[in-house]
Amino acid sequence: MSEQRKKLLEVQDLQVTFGTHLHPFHAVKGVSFDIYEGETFGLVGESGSGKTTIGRAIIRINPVSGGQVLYRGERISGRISRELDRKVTRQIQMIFQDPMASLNERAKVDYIVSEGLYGRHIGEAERQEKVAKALADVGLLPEFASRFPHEFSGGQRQRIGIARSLIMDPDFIIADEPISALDVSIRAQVLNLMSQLQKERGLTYLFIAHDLSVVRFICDRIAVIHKGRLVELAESEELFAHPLHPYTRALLSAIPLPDPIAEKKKKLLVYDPSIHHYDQETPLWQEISPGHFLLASEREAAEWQREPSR
Ligand SMILES: Nc1ncnc2c1ncn2[C@@H]1O[C@H](COP(=O)(O)OP(=O)(O)OP(=O)(O)O)[C@@H](O)[C@H]1O
Repeated sequence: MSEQRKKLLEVQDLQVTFGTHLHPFHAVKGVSFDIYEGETFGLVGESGSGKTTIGRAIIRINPVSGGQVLYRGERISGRISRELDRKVTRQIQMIFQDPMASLNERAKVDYIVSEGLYGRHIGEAERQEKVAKALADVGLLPEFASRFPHEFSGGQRQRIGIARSLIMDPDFIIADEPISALDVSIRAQVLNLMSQLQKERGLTYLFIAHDLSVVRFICDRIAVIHKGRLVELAESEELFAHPLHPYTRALLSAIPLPDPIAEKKKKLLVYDPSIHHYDQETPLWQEISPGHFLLASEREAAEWQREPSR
């Protein structure tokens, strides 16, 4: 299905290293994936696995140490022209995890939402019109423009964060754990809003989450990140039906089940990271079934080949 669509983003062998030359910390170790126009692509892994670093590298906040990122076929990582930088800054927007922390407390909503427009030679009337439209698009009243962030609930603040992205008229939004800081009762509202905006505007999402249950129903495909590496990539249904990597299985086993009896019966799978020494063995990236990719050590890969139906 996805293969017929146009590639919007190509992440090729992406590496991000922090620290010093003598004490480097490899946060992202050769991650590759494509995102197609109009899809919602999930990036899942536990805290510290490197998801945010990947998102920030795509949006050019984190420098890339190796590999490259292409957007609509053009390289956007490393040094790029000012014109391309302007285009990317507008077309790729990011929504952040904590709406309490990501909005400037001292600025009015009006300023927060339209900050990205400054320097664009837009008249005051047009700017106000765009702010009102962006607020309406996320279900907020135009008069909210003159208020401060502390006057709003968490869900409303996240809507303000989304309005700040929408005002730039983006094609691609990186949503970094957009609902994890919100009350469970309002998470669905924000997810519904994001789905509705996607339909109306043909948006493409990179949706970052540590919780697989969140991404299950909104993502077309899901990539699982473990210790800076992409270990499994598949369509959502396929990943949930046939998780192959032990780390993916461990993540799935941590999903709370709605039925308390089933919860009790559930055998908790404990992931043993000691069996995955990617740095010592050559990891192999294999397509196990159409569109379902797995990173395995040589030892594991040999086992897959012996048991292809697994
Ligand atoms: N600017 C930085 N300097 C040094 N180390 C960093 C920097 N940014 C991230 N890291 C480290 O890189 C690793 C990956 O962090 P990252 O925030 O990408 O993880 P994550 O999977 O998004 O987790 P979380 O859900 O907690 O944000 C962590 O060990 C983190 O401490």
